[in-house]
Amino acid sequence: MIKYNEMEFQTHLEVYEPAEDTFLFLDNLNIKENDYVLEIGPGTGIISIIASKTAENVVAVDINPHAVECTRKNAEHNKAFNIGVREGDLFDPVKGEKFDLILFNTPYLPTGEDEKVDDQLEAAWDGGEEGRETIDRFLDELYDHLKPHGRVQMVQSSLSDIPKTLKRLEEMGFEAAVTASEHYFFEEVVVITGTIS
Ligand SMILES: C[S@@+](CC[C@H](N)C(=O)[O-])C[C@H]1O[C@@H](n2cnc3c(N)ncnc32)[C@H](O)[C@@H]1O
Repeated sequence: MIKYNEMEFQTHLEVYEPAEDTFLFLDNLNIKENDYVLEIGPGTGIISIIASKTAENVVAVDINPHAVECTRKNAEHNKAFNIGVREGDLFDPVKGEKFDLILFNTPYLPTGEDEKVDDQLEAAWDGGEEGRETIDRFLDELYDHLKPHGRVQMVQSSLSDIPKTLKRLEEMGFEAAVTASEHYFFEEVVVITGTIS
């Protein structure tokens, strides 16, 4: 169990426990009152639940069934009744839907075949050989799930090529920038914010 802003969140051995990147993201969220928000990868649900206190509605999608369960329980415990939690890969469970804001603290660590572990928790950090496997699949589908002038906020690390993400967003028509960053041990972790211009 962890506490944040007088709220309590249950954790689970196979669900990403809120860490420095989570708190950097939480400190730099830009949620507006009427936003219809999608969070990919809620883990314990902490970001979706905090976002739901400002936003109109939140949909949270995780590929890890334990994270789905954890997010549901934590949403109920914190009386966040405007969150819908769905299980699946990236945008699969929200086909055809468009959002004002999409959030994702991505699995951004370069991970070789010999570093893989057989556990649901792996989806939290395993970014494939270059750390970009999920980031690039997310960017491929992002634009089609945003309303006009929609926004994205995502977290990644200097280990998984931040300039490439910015370039891809700009090529799609976003104004994008690093809006927060923090140095941890061997990497820079950043929040990237983009708006369709
Ligand atoms: C770094 S954790 C972030 C968890 C939480 N948002 C936080 O900040 O504490 C990444 C989350 O994304 C989920 N995830 C990874 N790949 C995914 C995918 N393809 N589709 C949906 N969720 C995914 C993981 O299961 C994990 O819960």
